[in-house]
Amino acid sequence: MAPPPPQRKNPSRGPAVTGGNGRPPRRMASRDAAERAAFFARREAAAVLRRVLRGDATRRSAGSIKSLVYSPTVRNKRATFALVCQTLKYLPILKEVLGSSGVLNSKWKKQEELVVVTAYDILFGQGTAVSGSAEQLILANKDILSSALDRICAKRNVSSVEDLVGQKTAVKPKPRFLRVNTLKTTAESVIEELSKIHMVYKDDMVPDMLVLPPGTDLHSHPLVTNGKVFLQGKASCMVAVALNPKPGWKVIDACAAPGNKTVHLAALMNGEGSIIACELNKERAKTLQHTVRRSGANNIQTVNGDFLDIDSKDPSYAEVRAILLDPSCSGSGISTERLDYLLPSHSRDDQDDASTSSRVMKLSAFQKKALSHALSCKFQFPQWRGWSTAPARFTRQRMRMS
Ligand SMILES: C[S@@+](CC[C@H](N)C(=O)[O-])C[C@H]1O[C@@H](n2cnc3c(N)ncnc32)[C@H](O)[C@@H]1O
Repeated sequence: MAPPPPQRKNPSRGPAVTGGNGRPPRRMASRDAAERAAFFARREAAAVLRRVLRGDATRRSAGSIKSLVYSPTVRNKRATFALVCQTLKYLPILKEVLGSSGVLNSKWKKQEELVVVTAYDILFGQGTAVSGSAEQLILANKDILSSALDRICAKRNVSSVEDLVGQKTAVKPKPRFLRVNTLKTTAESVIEELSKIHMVYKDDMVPDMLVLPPGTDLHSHPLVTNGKVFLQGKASCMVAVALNPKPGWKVIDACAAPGNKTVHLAALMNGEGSIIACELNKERAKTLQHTVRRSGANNIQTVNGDFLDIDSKDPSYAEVRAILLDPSCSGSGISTERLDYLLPSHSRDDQDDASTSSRVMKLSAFQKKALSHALSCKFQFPQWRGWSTAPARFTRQRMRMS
């Protein structure tokens, strides 16, 4: 998205009312840095929210909230993440307020996510926006929306909006885990750097994993942006460790994007040997490539294709010694970490409805297919092993094959 154009010379023509289409407004009344940042964050948040809600409604998730926000295309990650989470938290009440006040007319219905994010920001958040057409819409209707909100609170017999949304936020905070990328640095040097401002200690189970207090935000820290550390959860880090690949091995990462386990394998292999990282989805394959570049590993070949099409008799796979298989899953076992509890489907009483079951059945069928394909791969190398993670809806399984 291009930045807003330079400040106009004659501000007396009144405030600009464009920007609802995702483009910056032509005439902004005020363009200080904070407002520009907020303007863009609302649009980036709206785009993420659209994908999250569509994925939730169709049960075809394009990725977790975090992975969508922290994809390379989102610039203001911190503000966008906060806006998406907060808007989701307030979503039912925002929809009710916008619906009952008639603000969400047919014109704005097409940009519902932007209206909802903007309404959150102006009614409940930090938003002091004056530019952008969605902002103008909410500001012009602020009194009507506030009255609608008061009526809803009165009807539900609560004194504040917080009482209406409070239940959803009761989640125990988790520590911030990170993995040191030993291709670029050492755990000791990262500890030295981070301990200047954070409490940090080594995990007692996973090598090169560090633990920081819950809520520590390192997303834009230079250690993260330059690939010296990866913000990777503890369970995710256990997989490559369990596979235990040796330097010089040839390994397949069957379902690789966003690539956290791929680059972990590369670090454990000391950058020696080779990894074939296979990813079916074109967009996610780009994210995988970005992760690989950030890691500094030069022994990873990324392949945008179907793991099921890999023919183990092909000579290029002859020396494969291990397969890491981490197929798409329902996320049911990791919903809190994935922030799925914020999604509309989580609060509906439909966790076991037909569409959920059918989605889980499809995922389960793919997991079985992928696992049997991995097991059927008869590489020339006499000994090989693989690690498969296959979380199912009701039983989260981790299967070790040997
Ligand atoms: C759970 S994610 C993998 C996470 C990854 N291992 C990591 O730690 O960063 C599963 C990935 O498998 C991909 N995928 C699904 N079916 C596939 C197939 N048939 N071949 C290759 N990749 C596939 C999905 O697009 C998704 O990116």
